[in-house]
Amino acid sequence: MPSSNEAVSEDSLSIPLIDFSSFTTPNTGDKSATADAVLKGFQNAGFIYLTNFGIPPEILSETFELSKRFFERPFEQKEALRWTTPDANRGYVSYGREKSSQSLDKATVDASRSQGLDLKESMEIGREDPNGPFPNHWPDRFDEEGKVFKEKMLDFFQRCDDLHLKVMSAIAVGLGLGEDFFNESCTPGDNNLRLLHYPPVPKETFKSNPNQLRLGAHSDYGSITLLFQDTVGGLQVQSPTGRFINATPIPNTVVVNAGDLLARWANDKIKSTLHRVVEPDRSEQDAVVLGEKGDGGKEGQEYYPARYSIAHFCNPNFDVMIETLPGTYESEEDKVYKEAIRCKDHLVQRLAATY
Ligand SMILES: O=C(O)CCC(=O)C(=O)O
Ligand SMILES: [Fe+2]
Repeated sequence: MPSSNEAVSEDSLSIPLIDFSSFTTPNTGDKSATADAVLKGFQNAGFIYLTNFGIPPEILSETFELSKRFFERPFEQKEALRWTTPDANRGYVSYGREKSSQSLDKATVDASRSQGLDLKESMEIGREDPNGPFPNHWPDRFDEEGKVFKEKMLDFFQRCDDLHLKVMSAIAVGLGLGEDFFNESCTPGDNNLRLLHYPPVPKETFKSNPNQLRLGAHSDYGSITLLFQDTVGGLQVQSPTGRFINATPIPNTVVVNAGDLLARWANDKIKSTLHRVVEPDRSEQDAVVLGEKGDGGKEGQEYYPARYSIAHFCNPNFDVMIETLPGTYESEEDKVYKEAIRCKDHLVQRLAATY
């Protein structure tokens, strides 16, 4: 059973639940104690849950509602906004287009598609730069609601960017590097807001194919990911022994996990942990019978309910060279990665394999 300052505790996986107010509200709490807890969480589990993270609950519910309504748009509209290339990484991604994987080899990833496609659609929003080479694909051209979507998503994006800097600041304090250490490399930051919709799935789909997942096991690519989940459940995090453990939704928290680039930056002293999404845990949420509610399901068939989540993938600026952080090694021999890598080269390599 998790304790009051643990969100998850099972099979040697302990994910801390941390009150983040010392970083979000002036003159509240002890920053250095918070920073230690944040760093320890990333070093041990690669995942933490934060409360009091500075984004009001009404903003979050509004963003979830806009996301839901976006996915309800006709397919032709969504396709008109479609994702194009890993370089751009913006736009609508239809069912089955992305296959989450750890492999960097496109052929291996494509072969794994036959085991079951990811059961999700998503909308990717990048840093707003309308005159740059990769403008966002906004639905504002369709109607008034599309204009509101754009305005509110840009506001939410900014709030997430602010939280990114605060979490990086906590990591820096934890490592003894000073609060502002990451400010320059992570401002403005080439971050990516992803709205996710996992549609209702017949129970039978998971029963008849044990390899079927809502989202395949993967680690994230960048510095950190801010993950907001609804109450449905299904997110699982791999424990040190290799089992996937439920990362149960806790109201008014954000799940934050470290990505591969941060792990590399921190000389692998921080973990970028595998995670995936499956059907909701049966003990937490029974399957519901849909089909009678006019939602397009087959009459009388049992479905797991739809799930919505929002991920803000944070990165340093694309042109930052990632070199082992001071304080994570003593001599040159301790460096796991001898060569620096440009942030963008690392990210595009990962994206190119999975789409
Ligand atoms: O939907 C979720 O809870 C997880 C999403 C995720 O891990 C991802 O998009 O990288
Ligand atoms: Fe992820």
